Amino acid sequence: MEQNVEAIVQWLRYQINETGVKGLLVGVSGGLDSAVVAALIQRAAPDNSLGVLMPLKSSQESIEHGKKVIDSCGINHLTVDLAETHNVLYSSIKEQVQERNEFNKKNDQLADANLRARLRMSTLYTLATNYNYLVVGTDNASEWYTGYFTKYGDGGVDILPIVEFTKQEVREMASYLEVPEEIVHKQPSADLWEGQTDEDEMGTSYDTIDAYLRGEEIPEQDKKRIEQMHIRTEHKRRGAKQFHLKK
Ligand SMILES: Nc1ncnc2c1ncn2[C@@H]1O[C@H](COP(=O)(O)OP(=O)(O)OC[C@H]2O[C@@H]([n+]3cccc(C(=O)O)c3)[C@H](O)[C@@H]2O)[C@@H](O)[C@H]1O
Ligand SMILES: Nc1ncnc2c1ncn2[C@@H]1O[C@H](COP(=O)(O)OP(=O)(O)OP(=O)(O)O)[C@@H](O)[C@H]1O
Ligand SMILES: [Mg+2]
Repeated sequence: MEQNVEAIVQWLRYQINETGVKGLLVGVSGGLDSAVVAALIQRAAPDNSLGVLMPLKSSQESIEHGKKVIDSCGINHLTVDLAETHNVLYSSIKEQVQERNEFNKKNDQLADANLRARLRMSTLYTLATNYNYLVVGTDNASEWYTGYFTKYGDGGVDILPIVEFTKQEVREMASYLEVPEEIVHKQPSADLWEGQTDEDEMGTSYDTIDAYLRGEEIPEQDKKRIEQMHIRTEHKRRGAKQFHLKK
């Protein structure tokens, strides 16, 4: 793990130099992936890195874990509470579609959740502009392959330092980086609604996705599910489709 960590830290420094920015920032949720990325950017740019806590009706546990991540890696940080902003914006959008009798109740929770992720992205880019920093993403190989992220939400970032590493490898990196134990071992969650866990929503486990990515045999049903998620989310890993007539 030491070699991987060193290679990522060097790569992050290279990104700063190559792009001419001053530093790096990341949203810190209290989960594993952002804990690792926060520790990595703090190593790469100790005086020019920022962890951003963005609670949005978050559980007490997530808030406490977010603070623990900040304390354990010693990264400079600030907090932007998005609960009220989210409520005002989502209610006003919802009211309009309800008045038109066009409200899609089936997708209500998903629309609400994706708006949370996109408000966080907007907050991070506002801070990135202010500080002249890059927005660092937290997607790992398992999330990237399955497209388990919000397009232009938590997927809307400048650089992806841990995208080649499976969830298991990120966990090992976390232990090496001395991320607090309870964060290393807790259930991954997007925290977008009460009780949400990644594995329930995806219908398979990270261990199974990781095994698939290593080229190992996995049950046929999981294989089908992973491949279906991969194909359906191809558009998220590409840029916007462009119309070309002139060339
Ligand atoms: N074929 C296609 N070509 C081009 N664009 C296409 C498209 N199909 C849909 N789209 C567009 O993409 C949109 C759907 O994608 P998207 O908005 O991402 O939404 P979607 O994939 O439906 O939902 C995001 C998923 O990621 C999960 N998530 C989000 C955030 C964080 C985390 C976490 O782990 O922390 C997990 C969340 O729980 C949910 O399951 C559509 O509304 C449409 O605009
Ligand atoms: N409350 C929050 N405050 C700041 N950033 C957040 C918050 N919630 C989500 N994010 C950002 O969105 C990213 C995606 O969330 P995701 O759940 O995939 O990662 P994680 O919470 O770091 O790890 P895990 O997958 O183990 O829960 C986070 O890594 C973080 O950058
Ligand atoms: Mg999480």
